[in-house]
Amino acid sequence: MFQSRPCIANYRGITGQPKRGVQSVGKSTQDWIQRVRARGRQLESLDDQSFRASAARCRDRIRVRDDAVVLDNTIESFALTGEALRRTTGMSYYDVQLCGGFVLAAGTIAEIQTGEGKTITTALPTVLHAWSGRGVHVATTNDYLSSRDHDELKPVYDMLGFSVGLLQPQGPVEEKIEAYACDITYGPGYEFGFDFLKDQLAIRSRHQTRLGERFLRSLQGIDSHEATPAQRGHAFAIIDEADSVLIDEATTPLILAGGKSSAATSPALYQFARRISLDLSEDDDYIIDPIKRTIRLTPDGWKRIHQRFDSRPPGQLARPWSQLIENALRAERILQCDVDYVVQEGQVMIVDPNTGRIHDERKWSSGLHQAVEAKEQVEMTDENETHARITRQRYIGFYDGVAGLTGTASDSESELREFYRLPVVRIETNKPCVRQHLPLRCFDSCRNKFDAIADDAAGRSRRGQPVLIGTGTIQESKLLSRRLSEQGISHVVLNGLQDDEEASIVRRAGVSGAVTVATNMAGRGTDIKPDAGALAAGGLHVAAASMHACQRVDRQLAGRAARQGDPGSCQFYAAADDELIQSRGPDLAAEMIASAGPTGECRKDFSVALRRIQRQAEADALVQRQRMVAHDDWMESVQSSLARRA
Ligand SMILES: Nc1ncnc2c1ncn2[C@@H]1O[C@H](COP(=O)(O)OP(=O)(O)OP(=O)(O)O)[C@@H](O)[C@H]1O
Repeated sequence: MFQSRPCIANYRGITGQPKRGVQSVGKSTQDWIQRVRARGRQLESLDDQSFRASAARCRDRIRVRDDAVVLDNTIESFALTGEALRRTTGMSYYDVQLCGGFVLAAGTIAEIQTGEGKTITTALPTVLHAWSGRGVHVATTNDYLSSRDHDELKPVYDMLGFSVGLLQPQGPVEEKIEAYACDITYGPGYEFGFDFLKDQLAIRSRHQTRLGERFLRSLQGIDSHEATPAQRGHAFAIIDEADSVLIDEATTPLILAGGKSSAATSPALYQFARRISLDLSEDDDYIIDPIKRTIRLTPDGWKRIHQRFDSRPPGQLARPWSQLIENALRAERILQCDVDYVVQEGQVMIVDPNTGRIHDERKWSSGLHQAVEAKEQVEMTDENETHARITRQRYIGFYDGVAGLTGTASDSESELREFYRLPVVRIETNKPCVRQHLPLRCFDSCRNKFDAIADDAAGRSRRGQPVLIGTGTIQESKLLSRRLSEQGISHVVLNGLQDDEEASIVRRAGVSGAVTVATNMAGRGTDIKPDAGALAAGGLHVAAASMHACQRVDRQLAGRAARQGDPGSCQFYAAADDELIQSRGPDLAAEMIASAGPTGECRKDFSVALRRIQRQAEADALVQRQRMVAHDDWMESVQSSLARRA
């Protein structure tokens, strides 16, 4: 798709051109590692002042815009980064981390298993590309991780003489400009995209302001940042949790909206639509597609809603009446509180299904958000006007170089190659992973499943083993928490609703005997360190309360246990009334009910059937992304042909 991006992945045989299949790093890297280590030993003997002077010399050599020169200084740069890491944190890079750094520097996706130390590995390519002075963007999947990684690595960058910025989501433009002016900028992936859109609007508004007016305003010092783009270019991006940022989040475009839309309708009309929708009946008047999560009116339903509308229209229509009704039905019948959204302080806030995070800045479009507000009887907000939109796939294409890391890339190898021209390279683990995967347990109902999870957690906790119970939704986390409380099991909940700080909950989750119930907020990127008592009791145990529609998300959750060669275990649970099974595998649900026993022991083919369901869901999501990208390409070509004609 992005033929224009120069591919620097062909560096010294470490990686090849983006070819099919997952590559592995071979023995050819050993020589490099020895050279980095030898240079590192020389640097180790320097005092801080001489060490900083070596870093400054490296900067002077590389401060050019030529990829070849940047890459020719890899050994020096990696040795400097390794030494800065040792001096500031006491850690030394493992050989496999240096390998990971090499393939990342060359512009690939490195598949580095969970818990292998991706955070510090990111510093290697970041520093190498930051020497050029063109700015490196380090993106991750949420603001907790970007702030954590920024704080952890800032001393390393400081020692090497780099400035580092952190993007505060929705922060003021002055702060954004400052953060982007730094050599290295950390932030959530979506924030970089939104800032790009805001910059485009700023540039557009500058073109629309007359030159004389602009000059006068600048003389008066008014709104000096009003039309100043925050980003200063797109030289190199390093994306942590790359499959989350580039695939899961990339199913919908980034949309910048604000102001009142011309299609906004009076609040009374949303309420009226809701009342009518409550009188309609499924199958006769509307049909629900549980897989696509859509609603379609039948001809009878269509007739009925128009009869009702003719009788008493409470306001002027700015969008089709049927759409208002479909939105009301979707809000009522499909979107669930504590699953798809939460209501906090009188506001409807969307929950990200992949990360479990609550986003107060996001809104559903085309009147759906208002339909949910009408359902929840909260104050109605205005529908917003769309100002700008971009797909992640297109935004990433603006970077001259891109690299990414994740523990779960190989499943998405073809998509990463097709949409982003990024090959996947698998890096070995430092120590063998000894995670124990316990057999799937299946139940006839969620109620029995929750009881079994609570019993198991209680037993493990008593033996001193910490347990992380991963839930698919906030609702599930609340139900499990209630069940644990009923059994007198002390536990902590992490689902975005609690007041406790996320970082401190994660810190306590590895204490011997601790029980933590968490949504996907803790399922990716979090580093739960088991203490000595916990390790002696078998390390962290992960109980996955239900399976996600995407297997990568499940693998990430399991990856919270048994990191860095530590002991640990995981077990998945399923129930016939789990939403994924209900919507996509009714036959499997029936078999589960028929064969479920009290211990949850189940037939081996149930795991295979569940994996098949996940594969179907993943294929559907891929089709959605392919359609979105094709539509985006089409819009782009229409716009450029209109621009050519104008
Ligand atoms: N070279 C090293 N020496 C000592 N400890 C290390 C080293 N590399 C990583 N670690 C430790 O390993 C733990 C896991 O690191 P980190 O969270 O970066 O892993 P990760 O690969 O990002 O995991 P995930 O895929 O779950 O995000 C951290 O506690 C980190 O301090």
